[in-house]
Amino acid sequence: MRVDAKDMGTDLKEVLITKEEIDAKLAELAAKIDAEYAGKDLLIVGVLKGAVMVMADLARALSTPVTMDWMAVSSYGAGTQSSGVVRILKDLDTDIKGKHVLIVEDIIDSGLTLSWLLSNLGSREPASLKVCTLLRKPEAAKVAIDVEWVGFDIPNEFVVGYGLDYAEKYRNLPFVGTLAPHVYGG
Ligand SMILES: O=P(O)(O)OC[C@H]1O[C@H](OP(=O)(O)OP(=O)(O)O)[C@H](O)[C@@H]1O
Ligand code: HPA
Repeated sequence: MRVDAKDMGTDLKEVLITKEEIDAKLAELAAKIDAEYAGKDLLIVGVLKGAVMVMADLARALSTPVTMDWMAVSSYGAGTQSSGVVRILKDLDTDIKGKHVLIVEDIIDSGLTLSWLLSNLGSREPASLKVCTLLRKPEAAKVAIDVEWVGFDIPNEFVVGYGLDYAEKYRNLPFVGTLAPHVYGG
């Protein structure tokens, strides 16, 4: 059954990216990542909580055997604007020194979270450190970041679903949608 914006009552403005489009894009990205890491040990690091869905689906689309670890950081709290202050809520369980590490993100918005993560994880001397993100908002960038694998560049609107929340809600939607402004007082 296809879920669409109408099923969410009036909370959603529109469906931006369907589950089918996400699946196809992750298969495409996985093939490129497989090619890049052929014959290497790869650790994929999911950034909680938003990247849970991307990690689960990307990991299953990969042929490369991977190990998985998680880091929890937060910079948004309950609002729609990054505070710019990144807090570690949970650090990695593993030492990444000498390992090939791929950070998996749901979204790069201002870029502040990823920029901070790259410098934090980079200082731990991994063999390589690259990034895969499902979504990116080019118009919202506050810092320039080199990202190897990007699923979709999207407009500068607050989005929810497929792991992304507004005040912890909507993460379990199977698609990415835009939120109606009345929900967040816009
Ligand atoms: O590019 P930025 O402007 O820094 O935004 C991107 C970050 O914001 C979200 O995390 P959030 O802090 O909302 O935590 P969550 O994943 O637990 O929802 C998202 O998962 C990214 O990590
Ligand atoms: O557009 C967004 N939606 C949900 N969480 C986010 N974190 C950064 N940008 C967003």
